[in-house]
Parts: sequence; structure tokens; C-alpha cells
Amino acid sequence: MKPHAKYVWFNGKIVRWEDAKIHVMTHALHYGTSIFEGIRGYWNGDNLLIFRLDDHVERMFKSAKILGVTIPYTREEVRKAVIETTQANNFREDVYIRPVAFVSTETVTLDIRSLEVSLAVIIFPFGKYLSPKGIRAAIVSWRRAHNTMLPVMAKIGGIYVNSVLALTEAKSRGYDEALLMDLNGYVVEGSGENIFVVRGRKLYTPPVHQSILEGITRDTILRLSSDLGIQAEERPITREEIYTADEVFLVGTAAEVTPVVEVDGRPIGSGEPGPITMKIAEFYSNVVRGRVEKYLNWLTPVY
Ligand SMILES: CCC[C@H](NCc1c(COP(=O)(O)O)cnc(C)c1O)C(=O)O
Repeated sequence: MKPHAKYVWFNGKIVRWEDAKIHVMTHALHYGTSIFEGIRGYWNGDNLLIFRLDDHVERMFKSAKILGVTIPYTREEVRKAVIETTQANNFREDVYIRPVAFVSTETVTLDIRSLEVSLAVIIFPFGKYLSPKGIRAAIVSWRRAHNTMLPVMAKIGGIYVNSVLALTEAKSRGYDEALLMDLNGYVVEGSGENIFVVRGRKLYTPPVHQSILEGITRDTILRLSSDLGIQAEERPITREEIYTADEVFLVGTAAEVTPVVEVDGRPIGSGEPGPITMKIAEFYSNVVRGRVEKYLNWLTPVY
């Protein structure tokens, strides 16, 4: 497969893409015992701006704590690793950055207390993950894992089988994305995104305790909507509220702000991206490209 980039940061060294390899006995390969982040870097014509780097690093350490493993680097070292990987590859375009810490001991034991953890930082050019013109979503049969079964607030690799099954089902039914319900039938997330619903002039999004990933983009959107004078409430959302919403959109590092124009064959609102969604999407785009003074502290320039 063609390398996506020249260099990878791997356990403290910048190595060539083709040399960043692990053994088939690696624990995380068998049991999904990895934690990862998805971070975007935006090229604004002069510099590459990494969006909310510190928040992503912080969540990575929280995920490690929940899984019960220790990342053998400090937050500052992980932060620097992300920046160094980006500099080493010298990308001058939008990029996706994937730090992944994983239990690398070559063993089949399920007790990870004494096992070793490795860290890699991978980066590659990355444009739109979903169509900004709007997508069609299906509410799928796979439920979001309940947080009494798996710690879904942590970005643990193994948990993403839930998202893989959900998205693959949606795609096989001809849709672009999956919406997942929780055990009680509330719609809680996309396969890789948080969800927002517009009813009237108000925004609604599921609360953190409803088995969702506490998205950094979700947090950003709640702040930006407040700046725009749009009221937002965190509460459970029913399937019927999705169908009858004026607007629905998905948010995430990869998805950014993506309008959902149809769910289960039912047009959402006019069947076109809604005005509030587009206003928030435009504001978000300006923020991540360093055009909004108030949020420049969220951006880490690379060069
Ligand atoms: C395949 C996973 C991709 C990853 N998904 C991020 C993600 C989000 C949004 O979180 P944040 O706003 O912090 O990114 C919400 N919910 C899930 C299940 C996610 O995987 C991403 O980079 O967007």
C-alpha cells in the first residue's frame, strides 16, 4: 500500500513509514487494547494549525486511565511528538493526525497490569470525511455499547467494533452514515460523531452520561452556538424527534459539522442543509482556520 506519509513517530523516534511495524503477537492486535485520538491540522495558507491539541492529549490520558494502562510519556512529550511528526512530514495542506498508544507486549494474557505500552503518531493528508452538502443516515440495529458494559467515554480501539458494525450496516443499506440508539432506544451518536438536533430555534444534544464519547467538537459547537445566541440543551433525543427535527447535524474531528438531510428514508426538514447548521458550520470553519480572535488559543501552529 502506498505510504500516506514519509515519517511516523514511533516510541520516541521519527522512523520511515515502511519501518513503523509491529509483531503479529502484539497484544493490541488481538484484544483491541489501544487508545487513540483523531486530531485535525488545518492549512491556512501560511501555517498548519492543529486544533485543540491539548484537549486531545488530555483525553488520551483519560482514556489510558480508564483502560488502566500508563502511557510511558508525559502530556508534553505526546504534544511534542504530534508537532514533530507534522514538522517531519512538512505537510502544507489539511491533515489528520492519529496518535495511538497500544499494549505492545507479545503475549496472550488478558491481565494488562504489567504489560508494556507503545506510542505511535501517524499523520496523513485529509480532506472531507463526509459531504458538507449533507448526508443520508440510517438508524441501525447495532446499539451503542452501554457504559456499564464498555467504557465508551474512552477512545479504546476495541470499542470501535461497535462503530465498524454500525457504519458497515448503514453503508450496506445504501446510506452514508449510521445513527446508533442506546439500550433505551434514544438516538445517541453517529458511528464516529456526536449528534445535534435543531427543533425550532433551539439545539439539543445527548448528555455525556448517555454512553457517548465526550466529543471535543461537541464541546466546541456548544460554545460557538452560545456565541451565536443559539440556546442548547443536553438531553436524551428520541427517534421520533430525529424524524421530525427541523435540522440534524453530526459533529466530530473527522466529520467537522455535517448536515444530515435524510434519516431512514425521511427527509429532515426541507431535505436540504438547514440554516442553523450552515451558520454553525461556517463559524466552525473560520475558528479552525484561525480567523476568529477569541479562539486562537485553541490552535497550535506547526511551522
Ligand atoms: C473513527 C473515529 C474518528 C473520530 N471520531 C470521533 C468521535 C466523536 C467525536 O469526537 P471528537 O469531536 O472529539 O472528534 C464522537 N463519537 C465517536 C464514537 C467518535 O469516534 C474522529 O476523528 O472524528
